[in-house]
Amino acid sequence: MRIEDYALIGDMQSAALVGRNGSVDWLCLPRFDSPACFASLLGDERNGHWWIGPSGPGPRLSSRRRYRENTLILETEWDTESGTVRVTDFMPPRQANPDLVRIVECVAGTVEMGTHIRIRFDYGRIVPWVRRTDGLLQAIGGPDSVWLHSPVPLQGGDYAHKATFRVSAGDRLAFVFTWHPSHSPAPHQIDPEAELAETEAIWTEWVAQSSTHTEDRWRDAVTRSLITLKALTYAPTGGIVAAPTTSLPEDLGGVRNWDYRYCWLRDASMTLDALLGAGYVEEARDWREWLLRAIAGRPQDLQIMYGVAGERRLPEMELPWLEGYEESRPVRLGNAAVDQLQLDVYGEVMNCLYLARASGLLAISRTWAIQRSLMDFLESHWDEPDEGLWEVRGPRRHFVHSKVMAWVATDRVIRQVERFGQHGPLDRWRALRERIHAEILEKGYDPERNTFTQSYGSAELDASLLLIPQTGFLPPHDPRVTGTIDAIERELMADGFVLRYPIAQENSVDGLTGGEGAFLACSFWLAEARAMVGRRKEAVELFEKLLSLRNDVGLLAEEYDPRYERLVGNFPQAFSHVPLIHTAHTLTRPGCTPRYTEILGGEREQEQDGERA
Ligand SMILES: OC[C@H]1O[C@H](O[C@H]2O[C@H](CO)[C@@H](O)[C@H](O)[C@H]2O)[C@H](O)[C@@H](O)[C@@H]1O
Repeated sequence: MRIEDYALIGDMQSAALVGRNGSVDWLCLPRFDSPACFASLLGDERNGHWWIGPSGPGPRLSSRRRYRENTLILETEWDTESGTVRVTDFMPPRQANPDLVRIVECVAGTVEMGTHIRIRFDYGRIVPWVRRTDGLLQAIGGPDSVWLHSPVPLQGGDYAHKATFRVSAGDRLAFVFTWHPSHSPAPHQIDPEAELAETEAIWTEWVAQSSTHTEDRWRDAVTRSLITLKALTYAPTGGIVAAPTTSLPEDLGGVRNWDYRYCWLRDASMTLDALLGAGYVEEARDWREWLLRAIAGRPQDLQIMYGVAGERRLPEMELPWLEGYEESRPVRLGNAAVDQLQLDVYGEVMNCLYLARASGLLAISRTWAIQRSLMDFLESHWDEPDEGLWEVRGPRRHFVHSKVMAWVATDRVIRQVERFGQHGPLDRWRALRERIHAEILEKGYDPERNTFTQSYGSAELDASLLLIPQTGFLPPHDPRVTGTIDAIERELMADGFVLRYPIAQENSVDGLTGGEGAFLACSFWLAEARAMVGRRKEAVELFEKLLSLRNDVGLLAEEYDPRYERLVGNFPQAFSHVPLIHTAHTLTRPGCTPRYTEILGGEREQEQDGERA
């Protein structure tokens, strides 16, 4: 299956990927970052999967699929010679144990169906003991246990279970797969039809709260992105994962395979910025609570990422028994970026907390105390080299984006004092803000080429510089900003997409072998930057080109590889859906998001370069 052949279902504690062939090929339980019990995504069927689909002659891939409107409930349909069948897949937002529900429904005629389930705990490695208890199939291995309620008799063999069955118009058969700790008594059995109704109500009510202002033609894309971001939140703690997968490659067959099932302060802050722009303040409150718990302690111990409950140790390791997605090895767990210094996260966190406050989230004194101690740390470390937002594995540098975000951090705490009367060393912070600003203009800007550069003194460009107009560091129309946009368009684009940074043969920046696709966020940033400097027509063109890369159910991976015309990288990726939402808002009515009203000076008139596209 290609990455774009998958759809996401989830319960805001974990998520599954369902292929267009009806196979669940990825599912980690009980949390996003738990070991997978279906891991064929990163290997093959021997590593665990659960297929349901027509078994007779005819297409293996579905004829069509969609999410039920404004929900995360997936409906996959096959037209066969004898009839049409639908499989409805969902994970009910959790009460006790995680459940995966699959309802087979014959829409017309008669269809021969099949199912094949191979449960493998610990990312495809543990073959469980399986037994039948009270009409259920129970699989046990180590700490994990799953119970499967099957409405049709399953036959065991070759350490898997299968069945064939026939459905006729009007038939509905529900399969329920429930995880629970292996030491606990049997889990409570849910009523799948009642859970379906309840799950639908939860999602549609959540979507109804949105105050997003988007042109009609982009509304579905924005709504699907919002639902996807919400699905990546971890409900018990308020943490937000960057993506629900590990090791989907940025370079097919290559080594750029990372585990994204963690909470990056950068990705999470940006996600909340997007949710706040659509009126979702509750998620910001939950995340603020998560943040306060996760980073509690000494400011110098702040990490750039944590586990979903705030875990600090995320050691990177490899899973050699998995051959990797299309042989992209190694498959990694954990992420060594956890130990990096990335100064931009201070800016992203302060920006997010400021916007949340300005959006009506009440102040709590603990937050301001933490912000002040983070500022103490930043004041004495902002001028150090770091690994930057791209988490390079080469030597540290003075990345310009990191410095701009240190300016943002300082600017936002100053605003919090000025606007909300919070106490802080205003004069000292104002002087710091000036100093950072002046240094960036002196060392991070090349007057001859009229562009900001990737790092102090380098000739290279970097797509993160496209974020400058969104920060308030300089007005969007400043010639140094427009010059940077022009330079990136000239020098950092391939096949119509923006690259993160140049990847040369002898790559000294990121310290990795191989190339990568186009990191999608960067092209959205260009679309938004164009919109902000009044180049609306070109902004819309690029935005719609990016929208066309979404798969049939509206999802984006981290990157797109124009060589193969395929999505690559972890999937679906918050970092791609966030700028999709921002760009749609900016192109529609920027004045309605806190980012504009609070930072960029209220309702802004967008200059038009001709007709509305
Ligand atoms: O490019 C090398 C790095 O790639 C990953 O980082 C990227 O994903 C992060 C999560 O979305 C994002 O915050 C970061 O900006 C991206 O560069 C990976 O996690 C790193 O370990 C790796 O060095």
